Amino acid sequence: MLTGSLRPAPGTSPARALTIAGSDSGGGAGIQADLRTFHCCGVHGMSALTAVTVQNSVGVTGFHEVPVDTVVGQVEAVVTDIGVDAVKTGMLASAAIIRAVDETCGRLGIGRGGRVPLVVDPVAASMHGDSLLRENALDALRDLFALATLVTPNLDEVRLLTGIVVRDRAGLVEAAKAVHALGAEWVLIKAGHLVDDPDCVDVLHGVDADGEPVFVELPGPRFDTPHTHGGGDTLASAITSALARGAGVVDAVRFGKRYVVRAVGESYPLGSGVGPVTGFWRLTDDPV
Ligand SMILES: Nc1ncnc2c1ncn2[C@@H]1O[C@H](COP(=O)(O)OP(=O)(O)O)[C@@H](O)[C@H]1O
Ligand SMILES: Cc1ncc(COP(=O)(O)O)c(N)n1
Repeated sequence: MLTGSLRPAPGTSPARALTIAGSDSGGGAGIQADLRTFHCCGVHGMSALTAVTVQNSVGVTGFHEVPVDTVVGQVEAVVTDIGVDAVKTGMLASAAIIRAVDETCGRLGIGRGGRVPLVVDPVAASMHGDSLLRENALDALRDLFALATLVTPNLDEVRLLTGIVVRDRAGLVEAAKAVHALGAEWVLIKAGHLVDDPDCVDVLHGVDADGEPVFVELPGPRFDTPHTHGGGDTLASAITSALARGAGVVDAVRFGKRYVVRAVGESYPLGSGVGPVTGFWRLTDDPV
């Protein structure tokens, strides 16, 4: 469990989390969702921008990659001065950026074998189906899993990474095993796209200290709303926040699921397409 107040005591430094991800100009997903979630979870958020997308509520019409040196420079700048307690990756855009992030994180003690947990959200496309990853980048993304404390694919990403088409809950377990075999310590298969399942049961899979396989089902209600933009980013960022605050993976994922259920439950319409999930429910009505 996460214990204690989520709000750091005045004057004390909060836990620190870094997102390595793309910008969503519409503000629903990407780095904007990550920083918002870190803040709402009482964590100081930092960002290494990988790409600028041209995006709104109806789709992504293009993106521009940040030069590899600048991506690496951002990570090094914050880690060597401010320090970091957990790292999350989102849209990494190209094989060159993925390989550079892999090398940089490994060198700085981020990810498996290091001090700092690494959550890899293997973003390949937006929910509108627009690509956010160059075509030849899948091998690099799979290779990055070896460094990941946790990977969090949705069902489209499961199909891209493993070829498995998930149709039911049994398929989620099969997918979890197949993605785990790619090398991550833990895998969370997100069931948002399993629209016939009324309960949205995500499945977490890893191996315990005795080498025994662990499967944890994370049920949540399925809300009847189209407005789920940024749901995956928000879930992974909430998990990263909990890890930054010292939680173990299973507790961090349980926290993230509770957080995203509230965030989807109170999502709102925006523009003429798909609206975002939100952390507004964390706000109080205290007068300023
Ligand atoms: N309509 C919904 N109601 C409740 N939870 C949802 C809904 N859609 C997605 N979720 C949850 O939001 C999180 C993100 O899931 P998903 O939509 O599969 O990922 P992504 O945003 O990466 O495509 C998961 O925990 C999933 O179960
Ligand atoms: C920059 C960026 N990163 C991630 C997503 C995925 O979010 P979603 O699946 O809700 O479209 C996105 N649309 N844009």
